[in-house]
Amino acid sequence: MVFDELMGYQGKGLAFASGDVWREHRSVTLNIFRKLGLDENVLATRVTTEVNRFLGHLDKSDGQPVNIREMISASTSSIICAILLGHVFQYDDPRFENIIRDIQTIITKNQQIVMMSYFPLLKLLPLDVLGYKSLLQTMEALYGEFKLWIEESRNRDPRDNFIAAYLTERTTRVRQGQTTTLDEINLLKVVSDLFIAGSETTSATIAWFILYMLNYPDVQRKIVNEIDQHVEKGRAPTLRDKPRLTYVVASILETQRLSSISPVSIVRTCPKDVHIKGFTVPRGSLVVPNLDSVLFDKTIWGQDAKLFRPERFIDEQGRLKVPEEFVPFGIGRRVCLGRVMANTELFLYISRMVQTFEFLPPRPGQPPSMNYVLGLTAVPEPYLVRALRRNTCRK
Ligand code: HEM
Repeated sequence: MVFDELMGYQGKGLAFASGDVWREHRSVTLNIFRKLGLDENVLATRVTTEVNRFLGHLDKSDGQPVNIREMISASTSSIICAILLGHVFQYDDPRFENIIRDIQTIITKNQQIVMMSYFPLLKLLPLDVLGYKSLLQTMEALYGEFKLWIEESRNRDPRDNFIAAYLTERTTRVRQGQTTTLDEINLLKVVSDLFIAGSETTSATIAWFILYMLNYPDVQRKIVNEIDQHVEKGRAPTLRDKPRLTYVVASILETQRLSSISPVSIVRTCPKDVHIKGFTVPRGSLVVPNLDSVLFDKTIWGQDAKLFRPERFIDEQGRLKVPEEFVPFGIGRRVCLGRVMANTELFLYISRMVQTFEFLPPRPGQPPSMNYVLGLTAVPEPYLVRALRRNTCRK
């Protein structure tokens, strides 16, 4: 696959690996996440701290139009940086700014990558018309940074960050004479997989959410009412409030469904002949999981499947109802490894953002368009928004 080739170290790491390398890395990564407390509480504390910092920056815009996507992206990337490296960057640290810029180039400016995945010969076109070579350079710059992270994490406490924990786990396995695929090339690729998958996906979803709020002000009002009803003034929503904030959660699910940020997921290879509904998918075929076809299917979601309507996730008794066809994270053994992290981030950012600010278009009654850039993910085109602090005494 071209994207894996572009990333270098083909078949290594996690998201694009298979067989023993994938199995060992999926299980080691999940174990390290658990040891670092990322299955819930520690993660929630980290995210809450970062959300506070982000809101402080947003507040500085003083109700003037801002490009919120860039701010969100810096904020969510900072969380995954802290997990991988154990270091919290300032948003305006030039080193951090370079990383964010490179990641965004890889994610958004490479719509051609999708095309090249299907027609690999396109990458041989002269004069780098599709930008393949310049993307390779961006990727090299990123790996340069990730290599520094590995150096910086050597000999650090394994409880401090992901990279240190991985290096310790590798040493243990080697010392015990175990056969292992853990090595520094795989580590480099895993860091890159987690960083790319873990920063832009969540931030793109939050950017979509704000865009929907500008286009559907009634929904924004209902969300605020629900938060005000269930969360006392002066207190930020926490994960414990989630079961009571049904409409907030339904709006997040509807954002994920309708924005479908990963419309064709990750292209996989069929490991053996598979017979399904009278068809044979031969071993070695490329399989493109078209998540859009499920998330927009009118027979599942109704005739208004293309409309933003959070109520579709709420049953007659007012309880949350999530059909099994809700698959933004994929399904099966390769289902998104970061979905707990993503769900935690989405709830804590979104509930706190709407509790603290009213989001308005730059000009009254003229919401930005819902156009998007389709690269590796579907990300809204840059848009401006005004964030007005709500007229309450909340912190
Ligand atoms: C809203 C946010 C997110 C969405 C919509 C999303 C979606 C996806 C999808 C569709 C896949 C492919 C599943 C498949 O191949 O069938 C995937 C894989 C993956 N995601 Fe996410 N993701 C999100 C957030 C995250 C986060 C926060 C992380 C990490 C910290 C992450 C890490 C990964 C990894 C490592 C894989 C590859 C798993 C494997 O191949 O075993 N994702 N994600």
